[in-house]
Formats: sequence, structure tokens, C-alpha cells
Amino acid sequence: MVMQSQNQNNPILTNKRAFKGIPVIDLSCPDDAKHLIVNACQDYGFFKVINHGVPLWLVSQLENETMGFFNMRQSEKDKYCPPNPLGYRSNTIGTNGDVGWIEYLLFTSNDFPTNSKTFSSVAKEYVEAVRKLGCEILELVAEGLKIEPKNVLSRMLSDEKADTVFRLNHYPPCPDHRPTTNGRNPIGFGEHTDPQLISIARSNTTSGLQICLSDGTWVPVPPDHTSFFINVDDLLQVMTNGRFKSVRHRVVTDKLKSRVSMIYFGGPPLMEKISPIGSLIEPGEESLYHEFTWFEYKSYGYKTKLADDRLSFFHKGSHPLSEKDKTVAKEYVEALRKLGCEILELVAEGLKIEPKNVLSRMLSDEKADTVFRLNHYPPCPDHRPTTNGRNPIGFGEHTDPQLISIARSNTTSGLQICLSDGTWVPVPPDHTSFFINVDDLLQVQKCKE
Ligand SMILES: C=C1C[C@]23C[C@@]1(O)CC[C@H]2[C@@]12CC[C@H](O)[C@@](C)(C(=O)O1)[C@H]2[C@@H]3C(=O)O
Ligand SMILES: O=C(O)CCC(=O)C(=O)O
Ligand SMILES: [Fe+2]
Repeated sequence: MVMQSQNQNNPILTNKRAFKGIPVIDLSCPDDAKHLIVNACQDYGFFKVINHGVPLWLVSQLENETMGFFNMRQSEKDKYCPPNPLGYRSNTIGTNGDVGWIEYLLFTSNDFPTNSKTFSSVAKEYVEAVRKLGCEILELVAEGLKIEPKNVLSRMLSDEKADTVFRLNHYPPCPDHRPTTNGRNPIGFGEHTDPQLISIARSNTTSGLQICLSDGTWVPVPPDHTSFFINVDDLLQVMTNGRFKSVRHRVVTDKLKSRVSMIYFGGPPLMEKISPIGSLIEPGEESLYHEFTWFEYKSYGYKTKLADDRLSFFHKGSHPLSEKDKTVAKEYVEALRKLGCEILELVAEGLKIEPKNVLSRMLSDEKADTVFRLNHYPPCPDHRPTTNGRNPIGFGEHTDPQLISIARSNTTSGLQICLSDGTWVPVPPDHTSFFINVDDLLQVQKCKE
């Protein structure tokens, strides 16, 4: 029997001739660098910089402090795990069910609460140094693209309200290193693009990072602990009207060595409006993206799963509803919102709480955070019950996080609810009625009474 080695499965080799390696940009020659950077951003959305000016002692000091933190006992590290996605976390990435063989510290601008004063101040100094490097690179991008003024991109990172994220990742050696069913090593950080403008990453000497080329093949990035790797992120793809590619990347684990990476994500101020830069829209071309604020993009993006294509939601050609359908949807949502208010007023009256609009006002507020969802569950041909004896799942069990949800379905059954004793009961469909769910916030409101 011939055993297939992992490399034989690996599409990188089939494409080896086409890919010439990760572009290396020497920042000590800015005149060459600006053109090379533009090419790299167009071809791969990824490149490495050398002679970057960030002191290596600062980089090593931060790596030492970082390992000092991750080497602490689990119970100590768990103390830095606040109820939001910032701070220390292990195994979970984001808040939407993604997991990885990883532990990390996640910080937002200028605030690096850690176990030691030295660690926090070294992190601060490091972020300031890489932010400057980010500005330098974005100015070279502007020069290379001939866009004026040359700080049009970099000013978003230097703005005092810039929304910076800083992340320290630790991927411990992964002992159970059997390749998964698709022949790949277990995942440390699943495939994704970074939502910001640019990301600046430095790792230790352990490999694992891979980037996805435009033809869909994945290539490993040879580690280089003295250099920085630069990613084009989603916003830069939008601002260049798709000329630059936001690079899809992932990290696979190593069986023996632990990997540490430190990544600065350069985001603009939350209220910054993002749209393609006029001079980059070629004659005869159209703006590919709707205008949005970074706040809107981030709020949407942080509700998605890691691997999702967040940009497609803001892509002009791909709005799922026609103009006519959008008007109908708007009218429908407005009618349901009114129904929701009426029900919440009846709830207030029933509970004898005053004033009677105490709940309903939250839906009628002009800033109310409404979500509207249209689901389609195609017939599922492979309808063998799963191992637990149930039919295949269309939408897994959950509670809705809002105040109330108002649902209508066609005549196909499928919805089930869980009773307080844990039994599941089917909801007979009724396409002329609405079904009302008590959501998480209404449960909390009620407990407060
Ligand atoms: C699953 C997620 C984790 C993430 C927020 C998101 O909902 C989708 C984008 C993810 C990402 C990727 C780049 C950065 O590591 C990060 C901090 C970011 O800004 O977007 C993470 C988010 C996270 O880990 O919270
Ligand atoms: O660890 C790495 O090198 C990459 C991690 C990453 O992509 C991220 O933190 O967004
Ligand atoms: Fe990333």
C-alpha cells in the first residue's frame, strides 16, 4: 500500500512555479519600496518588510513578557478574562462559535492591562512603534498609487481616535497532531481576512502562518522573527476599489514548537466614512462598494464567523434584495415593529408596570437596533435522522438576544421550542399568524422587577 504524504495532497506544490515567494520590501529604499508595495498589495495583499526601524530589543522584550504571561498557571491567566472579548481567552476566537488551538491577549488602543507594569508599558511602546511603521507604509502606498494628500490613508492610524486593536497569540505545541480529515494540520487560527486597514504581524521562529493566493491555493509563510509581515485588510480593499486584495490567512499548529505572534491591527476612528478613493476609480469603472462607517463595518463584522466574507455585504452588485423588494421589506418591518410595540404595551399592562411604554419605547426609539432575517431551508434530501435520532438541523438551538422576536413562516413545519422541563415540542405552522419569542433582554428586564 502506498501511503500518501501530506505534501502530495498539498496544492502548493502543484502551483509552485506560479508563486514566486512572499515579496520582501526593503524600507531603507523608499523609492523602490513604494512601487514594490503596490505590486505586492495587488498580487497577494501581503508582504514582508525589512530594515523597518523598529528596535529588535523592544520586539524581544515584548516576546519575553508575553511568554511570561502565557507560562503562568491557567488559574492565574483566567483572572484576565473579562466578560467581553478583550483580555485573555483560550480556544475560542470572537463570540460566534469559532475555536482554535490558541490562547491570546486582546487589547484596544492604549490600554494594555496585564499582570505586570513592565509588560503593559513594553506593549504600549511596541504598539506605538508599529503604528508609526504602519503610517510610513501607508504613505508609501499613497505615493505608489499617486493619491493626494500623501497622508490620506496614514492619518487614519495617527488620529488620536484611531481604533487600534493589538493581539498577542500563543499557539502551544499541538500533541494530537494527526492531520484532520481534509489532510491539513489542526487549526490554530481559522482562515479569515482582517477587517481593518492594515495589520502588522511579527512571530517567533515557529512556522504555521499560511496565506491564500488569488487562485485559492494556500502557501506557507516562512517565519522570520526579525521582520514584519504586512496584511492588506478589508478597508484597504474597499478604499482602493478592489485593486488591493484583503489577504485570507490562517495558522496551522506545530507538533513540537510553540508559536507566538504579536499583531497590530490598524483601524480608523469609528466614525470615519469608508468608500473607494475617487482617483482610484478608473474611467469606465464604478465604485464597487457602498459607503459605510468603520463603526458600521465593525459592528456587522463582529457578528460574523471568522471565515465569513464580510466585504460581500457592502459590495454594491451583491445586495440580496432588489429596490422593489427592499421597499416591501421596509414596510413589512415597520408593520411588525408596531405589532411588537403593541405586544410590549400589553405586557407592561399585564405586569402592571408604569409607564406602559417602558418596554415598547425601546422598539420605537429611532436608534432602536433592529435585525430582520429572511431564512430559507431547502428540502434536505439526506433525511436520515442523525446519531441522536433527530432530523438534520436547519437552525441549531438557541435563544434570541434581543427583547422580542416576531416570526412568520410558510406552511412547512420545523420550528421547535424547548419547555422549562427540557422537552422539545414542535410548533404547528400557521402562515397567517405570527409567533412571538421572549428574548434574552426581556428575561432580564423581567427579573429586575
Ligand atoms: C470571529 C471573529 C473574531 C474577530 C471578530 C469576528 O467576529 C470576525 C473578525 C475576527 C477578527 C480577525 C482579525 C483580528 O484578529 C480581530 C481582533 C478582528 O478585529 O477581527 C478578530 C476578531 C476577534 O478575535 O474578536
Ligand atoms: O498568528 C498569526 O500569525 C496570525 C493570527 C491572525 O491572523 C490574527 O490574529 O488575526
Ligand atoms: Fe488575522
